[in-house]
Amino acid sequence: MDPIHSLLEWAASKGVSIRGIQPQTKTNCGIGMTATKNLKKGDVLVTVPTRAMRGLDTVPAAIRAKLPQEMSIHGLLAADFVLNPPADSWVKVIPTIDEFNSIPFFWPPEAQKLLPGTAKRLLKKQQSNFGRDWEHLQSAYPHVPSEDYMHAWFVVSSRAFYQETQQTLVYPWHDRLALLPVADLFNHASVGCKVSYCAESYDIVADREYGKGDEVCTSYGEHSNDFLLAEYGFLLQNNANDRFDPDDLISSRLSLEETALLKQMKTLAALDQLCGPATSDEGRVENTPGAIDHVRLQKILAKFLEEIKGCRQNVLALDDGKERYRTLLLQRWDQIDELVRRAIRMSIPSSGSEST
Ligand SMILES: C[S@@+](CC[C@H](N)C(=O)[O-])C[C@H]1O[C@@H](n2cnc3c(N)ncnc32)[C@H](O)[C@@H]1O
Repeated sequence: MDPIHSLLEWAASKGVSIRGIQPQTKTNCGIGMTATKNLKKGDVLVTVPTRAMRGLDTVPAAIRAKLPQEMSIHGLLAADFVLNPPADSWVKVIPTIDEFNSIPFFWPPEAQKLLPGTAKRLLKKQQSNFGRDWEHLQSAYPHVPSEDYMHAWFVVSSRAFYQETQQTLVYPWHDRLALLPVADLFNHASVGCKVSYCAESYDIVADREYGKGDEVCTSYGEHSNDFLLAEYGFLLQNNANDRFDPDDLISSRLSLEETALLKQMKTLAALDQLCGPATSDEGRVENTPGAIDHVRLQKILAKFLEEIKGCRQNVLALDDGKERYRTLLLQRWDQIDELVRRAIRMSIPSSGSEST
């Protein structure tokens, strides 16, 4: 039996139901969900009963007892995944560690160095979180190979859902995680199906109409492409939530006066608005409080374009035959280039407006 059918059969035996969609292998994004008929807004596509999930409450007491109290849920679920693996039918559709190679954590340091600052900061946090969980795991279970734990840890970070129970509430919200079979096969789109949950089950509900054959996605959140890259290893082409942080571009080329101006503009939230998603509302600049020096702002943004050119050249100079992360880095810098150009266009005051 092929792995998808075997998963669905096993999941059905655990009470998971799936209606009007089917997991299917996609180009460049593993498995995703496809509509098998026309779907209406509000259709419940997948129901996963709580008893089919792997959360804090299903980690065996023996495993929890050996690990420190302060171990994250993320770390505990990964430990459970390695020490007490899910059914084969579920594991067989989960990517192997090699298939995580588009996630920057798995890139060589010379490629990681070329990430934009936001993605680099997220990576650092991930490295430190993983390091902390791995240290705990290793002390309690020295026989577990680091690669197995790393794989399990990234299975959790790339597939888990938010779970709120009495027990998870004492953990930070971003760590209230649980694994859900079948529901973890939805790919991400900026706007996607809704996830609703109660004590008994999780439902994935159609957010709009879909035609037969359409890919049906959920939204993992309003994430920028730096976040999607660092956390999941992909970039969206048209991401309504994409942004760039001016701090990501090395400000060493700016004079002290320009740096001060940039800080002032950020405080006024003017640059933040400029660097947000494109809109036709060019009047926004005039609506921001305080005085904006448009000419200076454009000069600074033009310097950013120079920085980006340099970053692209550094990526092109990477030469170890590994195309995947090179392509992702180039795509990301091109997207940031486009965001900066859009900011330049938007910073031009519309005619007739007061130049401040
Ligand atoms: C929750 S899983 C979704 C199912 C996954 N495609 C699979 O084969 O198991 C999340 C992973 O799917 C991939 N993914 C999700 N949405 C994507 C998208 N819009 N474009 C490319 N890859 C995507 C990424 O590899 C991400 O880490």
